[in-house]
Amino acid sequence: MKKRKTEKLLEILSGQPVIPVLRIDRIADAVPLTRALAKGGLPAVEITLRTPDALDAIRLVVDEVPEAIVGAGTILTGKDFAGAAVAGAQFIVSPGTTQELLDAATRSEVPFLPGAVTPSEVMAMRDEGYEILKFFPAEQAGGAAFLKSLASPLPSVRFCPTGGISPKNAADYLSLPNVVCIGGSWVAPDAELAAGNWQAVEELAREAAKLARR
Ligand SMILES: O=C(O)C(=O)C[C@H](O)[C@H](O)COP(=O)(O)O
Repeated sequence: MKKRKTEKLLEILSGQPVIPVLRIDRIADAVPLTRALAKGGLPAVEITLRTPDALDAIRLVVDEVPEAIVGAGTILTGKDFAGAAVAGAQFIVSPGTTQELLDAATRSEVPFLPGAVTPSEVMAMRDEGYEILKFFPAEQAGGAAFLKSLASPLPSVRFCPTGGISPKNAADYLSLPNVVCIGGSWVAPDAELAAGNWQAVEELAREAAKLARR
């Protein structure tokens, strides 16, 4: 089953260069926001469990925005994992990894993108059968140069770096052979969300969707 889940995850993540990382404070924003992102060319999104309504937002988008591919992020516990899966998340992302999360992922049909940074963490995930990993916090942990160095000893592992990535440094990551896609919140700025400026979000998504991968 792990192989099938990995294939599914790869299909989602390789479908677009940038996965928007969303913090939804107002549930009413969930549908117009994800619609605007999909319209701009970024249907796959990560809705983070950082706000009280995040699970409801996931449920709502799954029901009302069929063109969206909804992931759940900031998953820290087995309970978070199970809740996100029940809400309908199509992939699940965690900033790091714990045994509890690995166990929850094994029990679930939903593909898991676990976080890892150091060579030892990456090797531990590889031993668990995970070869597509989140690399967070990307810029602070050493950036594209660090990630590039991991490719030589660990060529089978590919990453979705997030944290501190913007249009300024996106190309540094997307040009690496071991990067599947990047994640970032810049396509959904707080100010545009607060103003309900969905046209601006759509434009940011359109620009991000044009970023070239290697
Ligand atoms: O907590 C998680 O599970 C995350 O997903 C972390 C986020 O990916 C980054 O916080 C996004 O970073 P910025 O683009 O710099 O805002």
